[in-house]
Amino acid sequence: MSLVVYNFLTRRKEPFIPLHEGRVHMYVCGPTVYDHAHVGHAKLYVSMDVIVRYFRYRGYKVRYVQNITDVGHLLDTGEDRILKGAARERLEPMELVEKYMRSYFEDMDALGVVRPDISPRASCHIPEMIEMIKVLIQKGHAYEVNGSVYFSVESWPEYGKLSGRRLEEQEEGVRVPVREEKRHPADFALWKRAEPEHILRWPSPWGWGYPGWHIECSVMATKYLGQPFDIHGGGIDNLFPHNESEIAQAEAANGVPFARYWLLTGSLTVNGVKMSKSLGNVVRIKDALQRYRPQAIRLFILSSHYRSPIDYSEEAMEGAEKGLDRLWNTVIEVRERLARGDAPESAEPEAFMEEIQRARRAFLEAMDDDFSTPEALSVLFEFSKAVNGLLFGGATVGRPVLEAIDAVYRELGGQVLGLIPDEIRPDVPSDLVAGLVQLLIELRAEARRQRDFARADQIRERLRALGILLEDRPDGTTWRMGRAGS
Ligand SMILES: Nc1ncnc2c1ncn2[C@@H]1O[C@H](COP(=O)(O)OP(=O)(O)OP(=O)(O)O)[C@@H](O)[C@H]1O
Ligand SMILES: [Zn+2]
Repeated sequence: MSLVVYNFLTRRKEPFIPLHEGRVHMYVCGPTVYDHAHVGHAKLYVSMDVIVRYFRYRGYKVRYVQNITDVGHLLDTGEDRILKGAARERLEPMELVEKYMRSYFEDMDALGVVRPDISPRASCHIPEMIEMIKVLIQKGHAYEVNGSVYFSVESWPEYGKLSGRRLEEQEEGVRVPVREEKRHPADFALWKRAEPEHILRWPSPWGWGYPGWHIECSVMATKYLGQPFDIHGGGIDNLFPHNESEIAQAEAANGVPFARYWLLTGSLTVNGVKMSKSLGNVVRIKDALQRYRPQAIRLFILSSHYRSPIDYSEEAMEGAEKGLDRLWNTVIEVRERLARGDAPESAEPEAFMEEIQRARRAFLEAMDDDFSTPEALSVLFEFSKAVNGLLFGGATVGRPVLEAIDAVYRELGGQVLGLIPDEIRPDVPSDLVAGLVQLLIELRAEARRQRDFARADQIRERLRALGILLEDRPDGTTWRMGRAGS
C-alpha cells in the first residue's frame, strides 16, 4: 500500500515519495498572533495535525515547522495587524504577541493538536530575511525604491504556477501610494520602509523598515527544512498572493524548487461565508470549548475532507457531540469489560479477529488516499456497530478479542485521529455531584426571586467554569456537562 496525496502544485493525486526515505519535512503557515484563534484556525491546524499524526503512525520521522507571524502581516488598510492589536489593547507589540501566542497554544493543546517541532517567530529571523532579499536584488529579481524593496514578478516567469493566476489578472486591490512605487502592479513588498512612529522596525541596508509578510515563510521553511523540502501546508485562502509569493522568492533566490507537495485545506465557513476576523463572524476556540468537548470539535472538522470547505453551525456541532457519544460508549463498554477481568483467555470468536483486521486495513486504505478522514471515520463507526453486535449478541467474548478491539480504538481513534483518549472520563457525574448541582440551581432560583441577579450569575459562571452548563427553560432550569473528557 502506498500513500497518495493531492498535490495542489500539479492539481493531481500523486504517490508520496519523501526526499529522504523515512523522513517527512513539513511546513505549515502559522497564525498571526494579534487576537484569540477562531474555529476557522482549528480547521486548518486540526487537519494538519492528523496528517502529521498519520505520517508518524506509518513510521515516518516528521519534522513539523509552523511559524508564528508577529510582524509584517498587513490588513487591507495597510495597517500592521500586530500594531493595530497593540493599539487596541494598549500593549507593547511584543506583549500582545506573547499574550496571543500563549492563547493560541493553550487552544491547540486543548484541542489535542500536537505541538510543532519548531515554532519559529518571524521577528527572530529578520537577518535571514535581509540576506534573502539581498540575493534577490543581486539576481535582478527585486529592486529598491525609497527604502522599500519589491519583488519583480515580471523577472520570474513562473509567478502564478501554484494559483494558476496570470499576471494580467493580478492588478486588483493594490493601494495607490504603493502602486506608484512599483514597476508592475503585482510586484509585492519584500521590505517596507518604516516611519519613526512605526514601532516594529529594524535596520537594514535600505534603512529602517520591516519585512513583507511572504518572505518570512520562504526563509523559515528553508532554514529549518532545507530546500527543496517535502510538504507545504496551509489554508486555501492564502494561496494567492501569500503561497505563490513564498515559492517565487525561495526559488528565485536559491535556484532550486521550494516545496515538493502542496497540501491546502478548504475554509471553514458560517452560513457559507468564510469565518474571518475581518468579517466579524468568528467563534473563538475558547468559546466553542465552553460548549463542546474538544474531541467533538475534532470530529466535526474531520467529518469533512481536509480539502473541502465545512460549514460551522450549532446543529453540526450537536451532531458531532452525538457521534462522539456513540463512539465513546462502545469504547467504554469494551474497557469496562477488560477492567472487570472476567473475560476468558480464548481468542473467541475467531471470526471477529478477522473483522478487526479488515477494519484496520480499510482505515489505512482511507487514510492512504489523501488522508480521507470522512472515510476513515465511517470505517470506525461501522466497526463500532459490529463491536456492539458482538458485545450484546450473547456470545462469549475472549480477552484477546477485547484487547484487539481496544487497540484499534487507541491507535486509530486515539493516536491518529485524536478522538479517543486513553482515559475517557465518564461524563455522567456521580449522584453526589448531581445533588450538589441541583442544590445550586435551587439557590440560584431563590437569588433570582430576590432580584439578586449578581449572585445568580455568579453561580451560573462558576458552574460553567467547571464545565457544567445551565439552561433556563420555561419549565425550570436544566443542566448538562459541556466539557467532559477535557
Ligand atoms: N475560516 C478559515 N478556515 C480555514 N482556515 C483558516 C480560516 N481562517 C484562517 N485560516 C487559516 O489560518 C491560518 C492563519 O491565519 P492568520 O492568523 O494569518 O489569519 P488572519 O487572516 O489573521 O485571520 P482572519 O482571516 O480571521 O482575519 C492561515 O493559513 C489561514 O489559511
Ligand atoms: Zn506562510
